[in-house]
Amino acid sequence: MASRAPVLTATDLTKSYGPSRIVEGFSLTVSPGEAVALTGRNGAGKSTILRMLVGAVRPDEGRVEFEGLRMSETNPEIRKGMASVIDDLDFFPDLSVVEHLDLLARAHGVPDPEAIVDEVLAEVQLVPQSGQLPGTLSSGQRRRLALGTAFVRPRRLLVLDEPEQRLDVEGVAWLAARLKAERARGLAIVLASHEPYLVKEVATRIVAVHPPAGAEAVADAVADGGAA
Ligand SMILES: Nc1ncnc2c1ncn2[C@@H]1O[C@H](COP(=O)(O)OP(=O)(O)OP(=O)(O)O)[C@@H](O)[C@H]1O
Repeated sequence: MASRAPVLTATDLTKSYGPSRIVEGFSLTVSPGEAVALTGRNGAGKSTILRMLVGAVRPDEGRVEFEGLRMSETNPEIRKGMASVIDDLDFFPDLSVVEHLDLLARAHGVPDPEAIVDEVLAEVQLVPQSGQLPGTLSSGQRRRLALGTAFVRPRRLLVLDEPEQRLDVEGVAWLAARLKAERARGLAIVLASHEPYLVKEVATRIVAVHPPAGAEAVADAVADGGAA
């Protein structure tokens, strides 16, 4: 039976950009088999929280741990266990779709990279485009490739920022089923989403993210050119 020790623990995260407090006192614990959906309006701070969770943005205060290790996106132990799709990936312009997936699988030491790459390629419906370069893909196909990179590598935690973006209806249904299956086999998932269907299908817990009290007043003062 899977261990129930938390995979991810965030404690009292706080982040400001200039005078604007974006996140204040955010805490979260995610265990294997849990899927936490962050919801909230545009600019509420969801992406900023996800970037702090994966170590891409350093919190001003607070702490993030992955399986008890202090979060660092360069720690090889953490990179082995955490897959994230936060922004559109910076694809290599001269590597094809299949070469991207193959590179990721091999870099992470997957035992049978060819088999997993073929499987994921079919699942994200990019078999006909497998030889194309990223610049020639449609925007939805680029999104599918970005998601595919997370599924060809080992993972115990998946962190996804609006993974539904630019997917068609069938793509969102596939994504919901895939994430449910990931959760069922013990993965921990944190996602930010504006897609109610995805949240309903996948999330075991919903966390509504709000900007800190007073944040909008500061933003207004800055927009007016005034000092708070
Ligand atoms: N690097 C940055 N510098 C300055 N401000 C930033 C930076 N990154 C984010 N912000 C601001 O922080 C706030 C929260 O942004 P964030 O991207 O976290 O929101 P979000 O909840 O993910 O929004 P959306 O639903 O639109 O994706 C916004 O007001 C944004 O302008």
